Amino acid sequence: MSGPPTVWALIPIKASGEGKTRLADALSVAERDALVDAMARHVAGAAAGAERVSRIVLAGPSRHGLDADILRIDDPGEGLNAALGSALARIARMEACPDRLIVVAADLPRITPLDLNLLAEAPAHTAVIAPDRHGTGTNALSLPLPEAAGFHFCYGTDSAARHREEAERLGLTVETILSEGLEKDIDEPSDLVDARDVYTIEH
Ligand SMILES: Nc1nc2c(ncn2[C@@H]2O[C@H](COP(=O)(O)OP(=O)(O)OP(=O)(O)O)[C@@H](O)[C@H]2O)c(=O)[nH]1
Ligand SMILES: O=C(O)[C@H](O)COP(=O)(O)O
Repeated sequence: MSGPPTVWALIPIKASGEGKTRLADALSVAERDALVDAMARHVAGAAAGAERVSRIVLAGPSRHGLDADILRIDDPGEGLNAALGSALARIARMEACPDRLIVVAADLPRITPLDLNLLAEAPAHTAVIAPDRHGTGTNALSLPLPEAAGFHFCYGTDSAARHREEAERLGLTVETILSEGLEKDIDEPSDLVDARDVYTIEH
């Protein structure tokens, strides 16, 4: 018998200077960049602290100051769905391909290692969707491999429902996970209160 399933975390993140444009009315470009980097450090730190996650992979053009030993997969420059599709295809072809891939947004300042462990511990043949606070967007996805190697990412309007349909198309069981750490992404200025533990606004 082999050991427990191997699980990797894939964190998509836009290029430095390009993220969190919806916060432009509240934060300068430099402040947005500092926030993006602080949240990326927090999410990568939570993944590093999750005992069920054995490897962290970034999908995007910049490292955001994260450890040099984190694998980075480049971005074709055609948006989030294309970036994740290309990273998933690359990972699925690797000899060390994990049994499960958790795709987790880089803008979750309240995520904990426990959240990542729960996403990692999904039953076989099961996809897990972590919606945002509105119940419509997707903040994390846990996908079994190789069954979900051809998963088409559907970030955009109503992505939680669309990701459910896509997982069902692949014949997977679908579960939803709700937690404070997974729900609270930072999209709008009114969300910034949830980032206060990782980033201080000094004006
Ligand atoms: N690699 C990559 N990551 C992306 C891309 N678009 C979004 N992301 C990341 O996906 C996650 C969720 O995206 P959003 O919440 O829309 O964040 P954002 O694009 O920085 O915010 P806005 O500019 O306000 O839309 C964040 O971690 C983003 O950095 C993309 O085109 N390529
Ligand atoms: O599909 C989604 O969840 C969003 O379009 C991408 O994430 P956001 O809600 O953080 O922008």
